[in-house]
Amino acid sequence: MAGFYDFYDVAVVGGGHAGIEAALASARMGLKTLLITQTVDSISRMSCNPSIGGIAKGNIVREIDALGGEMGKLIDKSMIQFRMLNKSRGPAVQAPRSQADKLLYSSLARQTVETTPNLFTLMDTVVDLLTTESETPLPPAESAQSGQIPGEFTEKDVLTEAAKNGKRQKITAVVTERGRLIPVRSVVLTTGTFLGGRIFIGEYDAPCGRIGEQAAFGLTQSLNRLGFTTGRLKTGTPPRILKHTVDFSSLEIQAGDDVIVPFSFEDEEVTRPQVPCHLVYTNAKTHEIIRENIGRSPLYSGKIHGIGPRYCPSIEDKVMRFAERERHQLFVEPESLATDEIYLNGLSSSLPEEVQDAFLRTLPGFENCHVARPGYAVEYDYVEPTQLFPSLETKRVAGLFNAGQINGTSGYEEAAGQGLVAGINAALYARSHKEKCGSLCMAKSGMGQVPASAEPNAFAFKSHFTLEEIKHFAEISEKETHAVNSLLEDFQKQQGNENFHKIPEYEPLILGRDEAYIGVLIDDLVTLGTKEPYRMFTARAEYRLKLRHDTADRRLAEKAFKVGIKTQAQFEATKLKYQQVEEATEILLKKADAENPGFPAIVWEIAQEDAKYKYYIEKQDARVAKMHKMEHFHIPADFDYGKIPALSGESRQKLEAVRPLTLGQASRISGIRNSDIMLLMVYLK
Ligand SMILES: Cc1cc2nc3c(=O)[nH]c(=O)nc-3n(C[C@H](O)[C@H](O)[C@H](O)COP(=O)(O)OP(=O)(O)OC[C@H]3O[C@@H](n4cnc5c(N)ncnc54)[C@H](O)[C@@H]3O)c2cc1C
Ligand SMILES: NC(=O)c1ccc[n+]([C@@H]2O[C@H](COP(=O)([O-])OP(=O)(O)OC[C@H]3O[C@@H](n4cnc5c(N)ncnc54)[C@H](O)[C@@H]3O)[C@@H](O)[C@H]2O)c1
Repeated sequence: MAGFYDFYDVAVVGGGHAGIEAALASARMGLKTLLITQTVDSISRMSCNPSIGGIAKGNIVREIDALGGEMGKLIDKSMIQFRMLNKSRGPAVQAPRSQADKLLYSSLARQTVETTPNLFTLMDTVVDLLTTESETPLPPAESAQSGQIPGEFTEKDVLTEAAKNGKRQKITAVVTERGRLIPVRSVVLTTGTFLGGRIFIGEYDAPCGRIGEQAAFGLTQSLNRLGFTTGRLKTGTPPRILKHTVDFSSLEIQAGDDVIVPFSFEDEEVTRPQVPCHLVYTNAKTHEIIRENIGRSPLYSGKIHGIGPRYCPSIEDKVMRFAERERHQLFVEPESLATDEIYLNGLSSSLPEEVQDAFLRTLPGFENCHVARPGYAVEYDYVEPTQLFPSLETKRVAGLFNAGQINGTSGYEEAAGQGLVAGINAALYARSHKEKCGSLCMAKSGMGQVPASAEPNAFAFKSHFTLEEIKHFAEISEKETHAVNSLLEDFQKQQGNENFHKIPEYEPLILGRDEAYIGVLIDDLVTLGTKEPYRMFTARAEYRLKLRHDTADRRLAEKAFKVGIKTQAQFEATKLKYQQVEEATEILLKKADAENPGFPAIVWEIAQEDAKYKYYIEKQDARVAKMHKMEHFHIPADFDYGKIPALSGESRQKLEAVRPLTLGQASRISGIRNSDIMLLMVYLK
């Protein structure tokens, strides 16, 4: 049986965009890593649009690359059209965007994952997380969001003892649906739209994570048992059409740029076949069909309770909410060079299939189109993100990290950025755990009470549990927890290590709002929380002049080197590049139209932007320096807000709910006023 109950430093649950970044980062940092995903055939699958990048998202991809992640390299190898968006506007809002051959993208990702040393894949579904109680108290009022989240589970009876005792827990093992019990040091959850997933197309609805793929059940109940607040969100996707059934002759062609800027700082150039996109518009007839059938949309009939993405509305939402608009622009995008499917960007819908067919055929060129996959909506569970530290580690459970759509975000890039940070921090935690807590050992055969079986009267995971079934699951979980924890604790004691219940300390990687869009994203999530799918915009970043896509390596290379994901040689090369940029900027500041005396083209281009915006950048730097003083002023995790009598009850509750780590983070909690921050400063000094 050796191997079946093996143990790992880091387990990553889910092989989507967040999951592969987390797993690759951890393995590259030298930790023995297991990527457990429902099916390895869908690693890094693009659920929706076949593109990577775009406004603000493109910057995130370049940051991922600078920090040692994979997304930039994958898209450089699989792109089929490139455009620099906002070329006519300032550098702060320009962004690269590429159409992807989504099949190639996914298979390249799988190949990278499967061939990376220290990284192992396992096709299974994680149903439970086992923890032990630690000696550290839980930050008080940790889940004050309770009672405000749509679809929230509030049963307190089934909580673990540690959750009831108000102690922080510490992850010890994961359990899979087929009954594997795997001891681990840390875990990253990246479950996307699959937890409790449900698909909606008109009157049809069924359990589903993504069309044709099973939803994942059990883990949400496990998270609730550990004391986490979960809620429901929704997202949607357009229909896919077979290209040969569309007449392209009347459609406007949208070609890509001639110059391709690679996403990866390590790719000097990208040479790939380029194919065009097309433009088409909805019309009065399209809108009429949608309006006539709006009552059959699950969004409008009240079947869907989860909140959908505000900034990427379905076509039924656009037609109903913006009734004055006569037409909506759609992009017709190829999905892959190897298939005939095309994607209609802007036409997300969950109306019945016959209605989708009817309104599609009102589009010029689409009169005889064949829908190969209907548009649909998916509703899924997410974990309210104010329950996380800025490292993406959960406050309740040490060693447990969440990343991607499970945190309430939407988008491949947002997911990947979080996955990378969570993976790096899970690896740093595991490193420290290894040092402080000693070795792990395998669980023994027969310890697992799951497997779930489909046999009558056997315990089975399903979309709706009765309270009795949830309690039964809790009993199984208690037994497994006891068995695996005793084994691990005894094993460590035999080696003279008494730290089983202690949480190992480590210095996490936390990105500032002035350092990366990924920093803005995570700070927004953990400070403000979200009750609707969150996506990134340039407007969310107050220091966007510093967050240009072309200088992500300047901001992040040193951090990547320090955590051990990039080599010294890679860091030195970036240092040298920016020394040259400084020299070139000096020349340009003296003479704005100077000729390039021989610097590499990219160095000269960055210097030109730096010189042109020097005054604004300096002003922004001064603001950053001022903010930094306050930003980094540390607030102890157990700070007693009750000892500030002048603090209003509402502000105290909010501060206790989020438990900000710094004054900067405190100042961004919605509803916290400058006067509250002044008060805090007095008491913290
Ligand atoms: C219908 C739809 C439309 C969308 N539209 C867009 C869009 O147009 N553009 C965009 O940018 N984003 C879109 N999104 C969102 C985008 O797909 C996600 O934001 C992104 O894929 C999230 O990445 P992730 O890694 O968090 O999760 P996912 O990519 O969803 O990956 C999660 C992975 O985890 C696995 N998994 C889940 N639970 C378990 C478990 N318990 N055990 C083992 N494995 C598990 C799943 O099988 C899956 O492989 C859409 C999503 C859907 C479903
Ligand atoms: N369906 C969902 O639930 C959901 C949720 C979140 C995001 N999304 C998707 O996320 C993606 C990213 O959103 P976005 O609107 O910022 O990105 P985008 O890259 O699709 O669009 C950004 C801008 O790029 C331009 N653009 C779009 N498609 C283009 C094309 N084919 N060729 C050239 N230029 C094009 C447009 O001017 C657009 O305003 C979208 O495709 C959207 O469908 C979907």
